Amino acid sequence: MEFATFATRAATIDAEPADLEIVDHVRALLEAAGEDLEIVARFVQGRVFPAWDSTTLDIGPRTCYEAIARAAGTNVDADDVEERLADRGEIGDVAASYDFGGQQGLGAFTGRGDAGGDGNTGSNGGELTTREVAETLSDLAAADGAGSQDRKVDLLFGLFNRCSSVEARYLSRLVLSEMRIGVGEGTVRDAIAAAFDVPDDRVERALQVSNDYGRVARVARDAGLEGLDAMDLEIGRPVQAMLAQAGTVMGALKDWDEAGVEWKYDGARIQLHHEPPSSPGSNGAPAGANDAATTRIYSRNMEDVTNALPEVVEFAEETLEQPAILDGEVVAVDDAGEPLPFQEVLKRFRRKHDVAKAREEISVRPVFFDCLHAAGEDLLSEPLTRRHDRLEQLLSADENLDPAAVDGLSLLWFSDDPEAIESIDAEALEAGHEGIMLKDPDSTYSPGRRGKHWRKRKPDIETLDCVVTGAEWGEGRRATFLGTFELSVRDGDASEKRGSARSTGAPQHLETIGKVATGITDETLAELTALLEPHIVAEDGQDVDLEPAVVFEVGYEEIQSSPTYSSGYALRFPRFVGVRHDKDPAEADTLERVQRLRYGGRR
Ligand SMILES: Nc1ncnc2c1ncn2[C@@H]1O[C@H](COP(=O)(O)OP(=O)(O)OP(=O)(O)O)[C@@H](O)[C@H]1O
Repeated sequence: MEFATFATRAATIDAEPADLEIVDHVRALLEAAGEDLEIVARFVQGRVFPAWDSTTLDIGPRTCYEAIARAAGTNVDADDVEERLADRGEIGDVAASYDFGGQQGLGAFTGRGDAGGDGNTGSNGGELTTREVAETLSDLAAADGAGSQDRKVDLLFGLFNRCSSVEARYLSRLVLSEMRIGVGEGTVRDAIAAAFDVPDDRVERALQVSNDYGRVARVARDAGLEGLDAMDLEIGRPVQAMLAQAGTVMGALKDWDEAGVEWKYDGARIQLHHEPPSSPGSNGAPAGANDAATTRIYSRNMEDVTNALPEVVEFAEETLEQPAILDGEVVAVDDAGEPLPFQEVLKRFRRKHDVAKAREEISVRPVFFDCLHAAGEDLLSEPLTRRHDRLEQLLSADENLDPAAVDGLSLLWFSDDPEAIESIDAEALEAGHEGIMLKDPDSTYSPGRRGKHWRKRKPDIETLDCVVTGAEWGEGRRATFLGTFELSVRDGDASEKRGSARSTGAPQHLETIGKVATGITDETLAELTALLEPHIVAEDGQDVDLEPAVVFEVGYEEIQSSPTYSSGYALRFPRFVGVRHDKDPAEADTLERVQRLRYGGRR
């Protein structure tokens, strides 16, 4: 397809506000693309390479300005281009404002590296095609090492020098990843379905497994529905990660019979693609086809991060005996294997140099929570429960092994009981993780989707200031700390209530509303113990009564009616936020506020 045809249609789409019309224009473009269909399906989205391919052009804006300036004439330089950009605000507009094509004598490149050839360098070099643009941009992406920046400018210049105004507009936007003509992934999906008469849900599935709009368009055209349905995941081609929405335990339990609950690891997302050395029967490969294991690791944006994470490669090589695509998190750990904060994993994650040295300083380990492909079988449309079973089988050679002992496996619990989920949350925090994830056990894996099937439990927005009226001495290494703090709120009219907090001599009546034990580090526990110990008025075994003196700010997920506490209410998932040193108990929150929060919306 001539690049001018593409650019003219792109301009029409750019000016079109109606979504349906845009789909129709993209359909027409795909139908007319001929041999260049794959390229056109990518270009129209502003992509040069397939979505799974992390190759980048690696062109800074300045390189592009220089190429534009050179094609625009001897009296234009990159600064002029930049000035026009400041004026016009958009690179396409700037590129379209120059008159290109008069620089035959200056450049010896057509963009395909045929320097010194037939002198085909100017606008007289014939019509530019989308294929020529794609191939030149691939050469440009491959340019590496000394002199590569000059080579990139040369190649780009060769292209701009053959551009009309409308071509220059869309070439510059393509090169700088600023296409922005309103064509999203859904538009291309619908256009492929309309152009080649295939159902859009099947196009969608093919897109999910291949992550390649160009290829899906070609298969839809050349092999129809059958071809699309035959497209599968491929080891070495990352798919988009399934994402989570913010949610609550109570919300999840309303929507699902029971919730899948996992620890939320505080690391970086990884997708592991592993192919063991081939043996007869593995993935249908003939013996000896692949003598060494192949392991690739991709980040959430499908960047290849394999070289930065040798521990993960070693883990895969030692553990996996079947071809697999696994979804998980890589976490930084200390010498005892305890998780370190997220910032630490970042020091390792995209590192390109001195990996061995960085590894000596910070270790990482993978934890996998999902399985997209196992031993030749794609699992995207299987329920979470089955995918997790397959994951466990892949990671554990011994099926009788307790899942908790399986290295690299994220445990998945199922529960419809908020108390049980609360204790998983407490354990997760205690073990140094971020909290919990809630997952619909029946849900399929939807690449790139931020649906309701995965929910990340977010810290609470609403907080209450509660008086600390009791506590318990801890156990084991925490025996010298007070923990599990009893919380109370003020009640202005205690005579009507059923009882009162254990504390007496309070400035006001206090009613218990819950206990908080989670979200508190050892360091903070030591500080809190020092703060509260002088206020102990009675002790009974591990339990202590405290005179009302200290106010905690506490987050929670929900307020519930409950017979357990004297206020008649309980906080679900209470979390310690901090000490309100600026408040004394007489200024703590009241039962009336609790009732308003419970019944009258959050105020
Ligand atoms: N058990 C788990 N299941 C799924 N994701 C997990 C799990 N543990 C940790 N995660 C991480 O949690 C991320 C989602 O939550 P979070 O909000 O913290 O991520 P984010 O990148 O900050 O935000 P967002 O995904 O909303 O852009 C996942 O992408 C994954 O990296």
